[in-house]
Amino acid sequence: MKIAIGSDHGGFPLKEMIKEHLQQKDIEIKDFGTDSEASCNYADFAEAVGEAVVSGTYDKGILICGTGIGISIAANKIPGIRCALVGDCFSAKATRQHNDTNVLALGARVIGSGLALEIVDAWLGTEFEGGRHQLRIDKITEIEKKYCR
Ligand SMILES: O=C(CO)[C@H](O)[C@H](O)COP(=O)(O)O
Repeated sequence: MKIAIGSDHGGFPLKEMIKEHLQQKDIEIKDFGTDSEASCNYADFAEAVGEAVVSGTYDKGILICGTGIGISIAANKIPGIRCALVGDCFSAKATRQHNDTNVLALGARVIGSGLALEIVDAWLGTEFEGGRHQLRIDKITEIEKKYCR
């Protein structure tokens, strides 16, 4: 599995922890920045990671900002990206099983690093269930086709 990761300054320390955590599991990870705690703009990293996932170059993406909100809003503007802001392990699993999310967003100023790593593991380790959930995702895709030009 190939993972694209990115954050703004608010998410930078947690991004570094997640990278180390996944590298220890021999998961291939590409860091799209940022590379310090200097102030920057979360939309730039949401776009870079979202593009890497929607193009098929990377299987999934992980995005982190202070709340996880801005970076998830920005990622979800890219057609084909289904990004969920997650703060608990139940939702991490459910959003893979039901929503087939391809990008996970985390709020580094909201949750602790221990929980964040558990959420990452739960999200990466859970498969999409298909069936009735695919029909619902198809409806999301129809909305994208209608409004994204
Ligand atoms: O959470 C965020 C967006 O949703 C950002 O990380 C946050 O807005 C950055 O704030 P500041 O520039 O004050 O560090």
